[in-house]
Amino acid sequence: MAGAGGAAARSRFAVVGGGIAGVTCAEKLATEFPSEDIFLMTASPVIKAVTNFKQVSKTLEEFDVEEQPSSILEKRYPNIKVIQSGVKQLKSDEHKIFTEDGKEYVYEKLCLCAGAKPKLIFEGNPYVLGIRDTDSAQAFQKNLAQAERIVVVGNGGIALELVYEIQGCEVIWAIKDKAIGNTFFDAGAAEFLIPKLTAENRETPIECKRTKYTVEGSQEKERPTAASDKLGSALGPDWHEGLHLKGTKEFSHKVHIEILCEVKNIHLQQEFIQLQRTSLTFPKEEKNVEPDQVLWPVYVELTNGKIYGCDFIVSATGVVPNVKPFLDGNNFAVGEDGGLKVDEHMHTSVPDVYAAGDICTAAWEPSPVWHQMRLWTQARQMGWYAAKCMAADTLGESIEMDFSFELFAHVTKFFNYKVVVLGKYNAQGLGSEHELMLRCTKGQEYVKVVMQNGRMVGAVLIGETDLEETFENLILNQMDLSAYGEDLLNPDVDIEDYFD
Ligand SMILES: Cc1cc2nc3c(=O)[nH]c(=O)nc-3n(C[C@H](O)[C@H](O)[C@H](O)COP(=O)(O)OP(=O)(O)OC[C@H]3O[C@@H](n4cnc5c(N)ncnc54)[C@H](O)[C@@H]3O)c2cc1C
Ligand SMILES: NC(=O)C1=CN([C@@H]2O[C@H](COP(=O)(O)OP(=O)(O)OC[C@H]3O[C@@H](n4cnc5c(N)ncnc54)[C@H](OP(=O)(O)O)[C@@H]3O)[C@@H](O)[C@H]2O)C=CC1
Repeated sequence: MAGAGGAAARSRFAVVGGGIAGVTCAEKLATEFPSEDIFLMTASPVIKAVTNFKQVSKTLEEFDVEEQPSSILEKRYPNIKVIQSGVKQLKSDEHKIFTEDGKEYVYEKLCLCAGAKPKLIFEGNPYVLGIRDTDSAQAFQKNLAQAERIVVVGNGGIALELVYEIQGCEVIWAIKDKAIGNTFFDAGAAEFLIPKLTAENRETPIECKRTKYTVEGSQEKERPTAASDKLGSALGPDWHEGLHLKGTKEFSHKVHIEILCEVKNIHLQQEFIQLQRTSLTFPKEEKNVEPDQVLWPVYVELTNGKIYGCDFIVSATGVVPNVKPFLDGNNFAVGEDGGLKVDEHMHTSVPDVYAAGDICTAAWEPSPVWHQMRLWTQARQMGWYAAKCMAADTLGESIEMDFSFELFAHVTKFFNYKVVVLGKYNAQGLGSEHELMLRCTKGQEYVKVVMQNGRMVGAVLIGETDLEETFENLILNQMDLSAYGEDLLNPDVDIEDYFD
């Protein structure tokens, strides 16, 4: 196609990234322009395809994410040409892309969907692991198979999933906040969930139909195996179901939570012993919940003064968009979170370059009940909409913002509960100008709505509440609900009859 030193291959449309955003964007472009070749450049040997897509309600969607060889995508869309090589450099002023394998490509319009990578604490420390793609999940599983105790840092999606799933290994969970799950819940929801985490007998998790990863754990305890530094796509739904997340111990689950703290320092065993001997200010004992005499490979010093020995540390502390080094030298406007700023047409600040998914930062004036979160639903929606915008610009047509950006809507599962979050579910950005209404049945459901001026602006629904569609409508149509008062959440009132 394009030889080193030879003529560059040309295409009207190029997409970088074989994750959900990039693949969805390429598929949509391929459909819109069946006679054009679409270049899809990706650093990973497999692509991520959305399958079994289901529109649950106006804005809620569910789907599976399948890892597939790129040949399957090319078979489904014969005009998609997958180029399996990392992009080394973009020269946007020349509309050129240079790949790791020494080839170059010329585009008219480009969509960047290179995703993000874990934002690790103490990056470079071999005992600190992040989880992002199949490689890093397998590295984690392998290390866990030899572990007796690990420290999990962070209070978002990955930490919530891990602390619930890990068996046979003590977990010290260090969080900055007072309550668990700060990115999804408030303290009330956290309190509702905690008994599920600490329950002696957990229900058996639902078996996953798709076994995805199987890795044999080695017997020797050594320095943690790091994942390769290849840039893979982020994992898909149920990523942990096929993994055997088990440590060396016989007990089922043992989680200890340390609140209101961060990691101050990480000491290797020798350094820890040395510090204990020589430093007058360093704590003389490992201040553990159950002090013990075990020597651990590594010690985590928390800002609350406690020190925990462990086998390794999982840093589940968010992500940072993949913009370096391949975008260096271009003049992209970047958001505070490091993402490429995009306007309401997914256009970056650089001509003819669009971006979608985890790599981008939504910089348009959003609907009052939508905000960006780096999730696969948004990666899919952005990839699809970016392709529509590229097509409209090419054809000189105008295009309206896609409906999916009207309302933030996410459905997921934590601690085996169905969790739906809608709109400003945590009163994000509302200051004190809001009221909360709650309904909670221990062990069964937790319903919280956020009201502003008598109108619903957000909701958290945990359990099988069956309220998502009604609440979605109420948030979208901004009906004045003042007259209903507390009846809004009265379980004896069939609320759907009121509003449907
Ligand atoms: C463990 C885990 C669990 C998650 N669970 C959920 C969940 O339950 N629900 C949810 O909604 N979201 C979840 N997410 C988030 C979700 O997976 C991501 O938001 C989404 O997949 C991002 O898709 P993307 O296409 O933007 O990026 P990615 O999937 O990261 O894809 C980026 C692609 O770009 C390629 N690439 C990178 N750099 C280059 C380069 N220089 N040249 C060429 N190619 C390059 C990579 O190889 C990859 O193919 C989870 C994430 C993780 C890590
Ligand atoms: N079921 C789902 O929907 C899931 C979604 N995901 C998505 O995958 C991506 C990666 O997940 P994850 O890594 O959990 O990221 P998240 O952004 O969800 O959470 C990161 C957490 O780490 C905290 N944090 C950040 N820096 C530090 C630090 N230095 N020390 C201690 N804590 C810190 C954050 O606190 P603060 O917010 O205060 O900065 C936050 O609690 C996210 O986009 C997430 O939404 C992942 C798993 C499941």
